[in-house]
Amino acid sequence: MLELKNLVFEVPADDGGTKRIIDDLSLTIPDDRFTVITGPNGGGKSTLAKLIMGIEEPTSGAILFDGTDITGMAITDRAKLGIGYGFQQPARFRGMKVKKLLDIAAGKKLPMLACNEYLSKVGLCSASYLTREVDKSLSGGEVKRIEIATILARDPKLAIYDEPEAGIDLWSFDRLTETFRDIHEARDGRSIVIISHQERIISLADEIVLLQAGSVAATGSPAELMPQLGFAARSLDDHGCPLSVPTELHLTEIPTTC
Ligand SMILES: Nc1ncnc2c1ncn2[C@@H]1O[C@H](COP(=O)(O)OP(=O)(O)OP(=O)(O)O)[C@@H](O)[C@H]1O
Repeated sequence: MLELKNLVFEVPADDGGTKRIIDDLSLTIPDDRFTVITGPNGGGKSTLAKLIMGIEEPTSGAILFDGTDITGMAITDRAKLGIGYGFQQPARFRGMKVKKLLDIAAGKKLPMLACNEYLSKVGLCSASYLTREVDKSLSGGEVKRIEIATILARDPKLAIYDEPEAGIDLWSFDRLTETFRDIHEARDGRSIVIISHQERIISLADEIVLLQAGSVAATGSPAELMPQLGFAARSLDDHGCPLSVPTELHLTEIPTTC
């Protein structure tokens, strides 16, 4: 179980003061729970994920994982405890082959069959990618899907995915949604937190958390919250400029079939 207690994260502001990004946020994510965090751009979703992973340090408040206070713990130690994080914009590793990256994530040399399975879960063909380097030659959507495959291979107790849909084509997104649905249905005690703006991912949630201006504005099941989400998004606009419905997927890649 993950417990966030009165989390505050502030950064220096241009006027010499501070800007509060996460504002006294408390949230509990029980085991075996599929949580989707959604909300407007700049609401603090990625920052919250970085605080949980230890990439950023809270100004105040506490983070507990399975009862252990991990607030001051290093990223690697949090990873050892079983927290995995997929970045909104994943890193590339020049010189590192996809197969090696999957092995490192799993903590062992994976059989080819397992590699095929992890890559197929993100809509990639093993034969075309296992020997590729995770460098600039891969497209943004490919790197994103490879990173998701590494988290699947690591199989952490708590997996956090930051906008897994970003830059991913419609066909691969279908496969990814199926994968998340399978994880959801497996019900093996693991928790998954997905930061997403996509209706199809949001609809899979046990609980939706609407994050707005660094605070939890609402929580609820898809049935409770989804009808309000459009309304909630529009009410956030403070410039009198109506927010459009979130854009559908960007077709940045051709379909990948194997
Ligand atoms: N280190 C920092 N210094 C200054 N501002 C920051 C810093 N980190 C985050 N912010 C600001 O905090 C706000 C929240 O950023 P964050 O990336 O968490 O939003 P988000 O909800 O993930 O947005 P999106 O939906 O666009 O990904 C933004 O206005 C961002 O510019």
